[in-house]
Amino acid sequence: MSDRLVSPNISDEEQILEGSLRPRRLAEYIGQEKIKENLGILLEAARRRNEPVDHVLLYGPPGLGKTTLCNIIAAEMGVNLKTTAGPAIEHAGDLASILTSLQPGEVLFIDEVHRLARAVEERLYSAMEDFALDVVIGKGPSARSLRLSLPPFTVVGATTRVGSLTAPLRDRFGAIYRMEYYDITSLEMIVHRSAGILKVPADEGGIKEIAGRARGTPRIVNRLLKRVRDYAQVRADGVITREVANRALDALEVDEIGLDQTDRNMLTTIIQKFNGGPVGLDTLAASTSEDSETIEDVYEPYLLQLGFIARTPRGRVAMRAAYEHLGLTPPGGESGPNLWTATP
Ligand SMILES: Nc1ncnc2c1ncn2[C@@H]1O[C@H](COP(=O)(O)OP(=O)(O)OP(=O)(O)O)[C@@H](O)[C@H]1O
Repeated sequence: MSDRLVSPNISDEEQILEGSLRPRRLAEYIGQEKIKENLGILLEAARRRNEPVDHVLLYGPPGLGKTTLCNIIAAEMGVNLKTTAGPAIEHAGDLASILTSLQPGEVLFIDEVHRLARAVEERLYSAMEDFALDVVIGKGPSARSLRLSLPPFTVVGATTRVGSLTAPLRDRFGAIYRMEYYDITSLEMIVHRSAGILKVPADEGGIKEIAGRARGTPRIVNRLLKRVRDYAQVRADGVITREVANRALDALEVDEIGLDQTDRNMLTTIIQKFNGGPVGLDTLAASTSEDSETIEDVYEPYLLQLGFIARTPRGRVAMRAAYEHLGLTPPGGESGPNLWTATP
């Protein structure tokens, strides 16, 4: 749900505010060290050869900084960025008009690249590989195909579902980076940086408290910071201390590890209604009134990462850690073995 405080999805209002908090250069980008290093080399090599950067695929849960990284790629190369999304390119003709408007070296960002229509995707293959576009002119027996050459450019694709990408499309990306949830130290640095930009006084304890409840996600850390700032201004003296952050986040029902009412509801549903699972995704969606795609893309990745749930061939199961977090007795009692063995 988009109004959920710890949802990694973005609201319209946030889209406007996010611009100011977005790092502009690779050196300002916090965390994701492995990606930063590899991307740094990719960019530097392309600059030295005076060529566009190879196509880049970024994948991982929402809110981890894929769009930010794409902006950085264009900025570091000193080129323009054009942005679109898989579902926005409905026909091959739409793709043709985007590609023919690109200037040499420009970056084309395709968000939700796994949602490209098949016919569009097929046209994209030759465009990415040979910088050529096959267009069909006319209809019926007089139709003929024409190959247009395009200036070299870079596609940066982003997706939350790399498994839904077809193999031929995946193979067109020369660099594939998997975005990881951020560690606490990186999140603290992001809160510190954002608090500085927003001119919100925050001490170390306050910063730690916000970082610890942000589910490893920069978008959420920034959102929590803004809500805690409101609380500090209205209910305290404006300074974000550990105590103020604690009170604010408790009032917002975000618990100490960043779970909210929806997560807890999902876990208790698996545990209490389905005896700990396994429960199929669609059944879980129907029982929690959430959409199954949202469960899969938004809630589940973090719960899997925490080891609170596992995916088994027969459905989702609740793990011992989830029982313990909710104060419930796991199957087999306090010291019994975990009932389920996780399969990735
Ligand atoms: N490494 C980072 N350092 C500092 N801030 C970051 C970093 N990554 C992301 N952010 C902040 O988090 C916000 C969300 O990032 P971004 O929009 O790039 O995420 P995303 O992965 O593209 O999300 P979505 O896929 O949902 O669009 C940005 O506005 C930025 O302020």
